Amino acid sequence: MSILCENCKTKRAVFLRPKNGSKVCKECFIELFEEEVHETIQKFQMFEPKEKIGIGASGGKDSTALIHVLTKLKEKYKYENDFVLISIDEGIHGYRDDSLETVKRNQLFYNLPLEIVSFKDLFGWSLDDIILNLGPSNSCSYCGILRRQALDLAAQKISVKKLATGHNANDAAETVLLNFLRGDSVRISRSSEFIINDQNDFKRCKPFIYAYQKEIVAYAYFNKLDYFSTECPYAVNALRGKPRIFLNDLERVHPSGIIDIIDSGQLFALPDSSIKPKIQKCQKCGAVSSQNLCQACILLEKLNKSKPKIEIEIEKK
Ligand SMILES: Nc1ncnc2c1ncn2[C@@H]1O[C@H](COP(=O)(O)OP(=O)(O)OP(=O)(O)O)[C@@H](O)[C@H]1O
Repeated sequence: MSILCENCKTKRAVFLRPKNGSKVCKECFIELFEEEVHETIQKFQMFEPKEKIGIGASGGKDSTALIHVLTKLKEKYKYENDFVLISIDEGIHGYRDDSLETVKRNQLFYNLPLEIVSFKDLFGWSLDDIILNLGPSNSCSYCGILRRQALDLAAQKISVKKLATGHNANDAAETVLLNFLRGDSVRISRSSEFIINDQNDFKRCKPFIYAYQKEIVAYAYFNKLDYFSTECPYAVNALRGKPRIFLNDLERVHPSGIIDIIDSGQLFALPDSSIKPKIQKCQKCGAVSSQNLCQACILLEKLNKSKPKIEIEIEKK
């Protein structure tokens, strides 16, 4: 016997929403999902009128779904914003090169400008070269540090004041738990922020912060979106996998747990006068940093110091 959609009460329910357990038809789910994203954008005033918004486009399901939702919301609610896709090519052979092809297809489909910048051009190192040199154990940290920097530089290059990323509720809850595991009290509240103000003139925002991973997958499936689904070959090394497994279990027995963790992270926000590090500019590149040198410059110094050694070793062979 088929069950009726709890929202429209006419069509057959085809999806059980992990977020709240409601049973809905495809059409209602798509509409509810989009309305919720619109509410998040409005509630946290993520986009100012006339502002050009960058969308971090990796080719994966989250950012592809984000491009689709924002394009629809712009049409429906007459957002006065232009969108531009920004992609970072980290230099991961057999992975990022393929996912960038997906981004290029979507660029044509949605008729949006696309800016691609690579680690190699910006920093002189591809991620594959970095891993070859420093080993795979911290690959996700190295990649995260440089990707953040690369996104900032690309956004500045094309004068984008806001950068929207596809980070979802599960990502945010995972990051809160990860920072607990690392004892990083400063970053606990930051991981669940809806808008991150890195510099006075540049902000990152997360329109999917309340969207569950499984709902994004369903949204992408129902809309037949063209996305790249292969896992990054270096992801196996990430500590992030541990809280992810825990959160998948938690979601089954206590669906609101994901949002509860995000909200708990917010409650850990440190008052300005406490141990919150003073924000300053990196002495080398000028990026916002909590130390004299930003993490990207520290990493690049370490890599560049090891360069002559590699070249001598290659010559010997
Ligand atoms: N190489 C990249 N270029 C541009 N933006 C990126 C890139 N990698 C990640 N992002 C942005 O950061 C968000 C979170 O990235 P993460 O690596 O956690 O991947 P994810 O959760 O699998 O997302 P997606 O499904 O969009 O790849 C992405 O949704 C995207 O907006």
